Amino acid sequence: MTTPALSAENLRFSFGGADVLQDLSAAFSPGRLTAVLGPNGCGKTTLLRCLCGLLKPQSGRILLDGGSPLTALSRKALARRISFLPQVRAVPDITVEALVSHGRFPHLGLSRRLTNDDREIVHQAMKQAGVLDFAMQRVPALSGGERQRVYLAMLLAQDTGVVLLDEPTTYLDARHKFEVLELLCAMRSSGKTVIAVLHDLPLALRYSDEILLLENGRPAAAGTPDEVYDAGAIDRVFGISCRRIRIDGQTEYIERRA
Ligand SMILES: Nc1ncnc2c1ncn2[C@@H]1O[C@H](COP(=O)(O)OP(=O)(O)OP(=O)(O)O)[C@@H](O)[C@H]1O
Repeated sequence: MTTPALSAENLRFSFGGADVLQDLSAAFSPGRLTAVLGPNGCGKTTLLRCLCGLLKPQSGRILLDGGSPLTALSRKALARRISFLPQVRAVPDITVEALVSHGRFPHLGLSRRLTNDDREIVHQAMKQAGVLDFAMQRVPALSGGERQRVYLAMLLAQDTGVVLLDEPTTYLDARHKFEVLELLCAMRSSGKTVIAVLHDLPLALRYSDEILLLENGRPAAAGTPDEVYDAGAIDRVFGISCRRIRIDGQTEYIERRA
């Protein structure tokens, strides 16, 4: 069995005494795209923030490569291993290229200067995320969707083995949603461990390798999209009627009111 790149063991997290995550265990393997799903307020963002070290669980532990606890790493060392795209982000008044370059900061030496290799990585990241055309524009001047892709480019430039994304398709139009999911698939195909909170169920079930379905801070189901769907967990947890269909030789999912 592959050693998970990231694993959570018996996590408990509470805000001011109210448990948000309860005895939560999960393992995330390299080369897999996991969608974290669940109703509003079930603890998805809190889990991601624990997984990247921004929040410290009251009990349980998080391990990298099945061995070193997250807490043993410095902030900079952690940023070389795990990147995180939060749901709410600052909008600094700098150019797109400058923002994407921030992704390289954890990798810079004492001089804090970008090398030619760093610049090439930044260029490739902007190309892959489709933001090269506005590289010299200032971030506040972009639309929500354009900005979203710029943050994805920054994540690509950070080039970590584990990539966490909180609702990366927010603000995106239909075509760009597909493109972002395809970008995440390309990241996992290159061996990265990609974990994304997604609210778009059809998109999540269609593109992910694994689903972690949360309910009230605990896993309600985990497995491949087929396994989670076949167990009826999606319908039960969301109170909807999700259907798997075949269109043009491809498995797709549609969500309907129960
Ligand atoms: N800083 C905070 N202080 C107190 N309670 C919080 C804080 N952040 C989140 N919570 C609570 O923790 C619970 C889980 O929140 P979280 O943001 O993890 O849920 P979520 O599943 O990501 O929700 P959504 O789908 O709406 O984004 C919610 O009840 C929320 O009100």
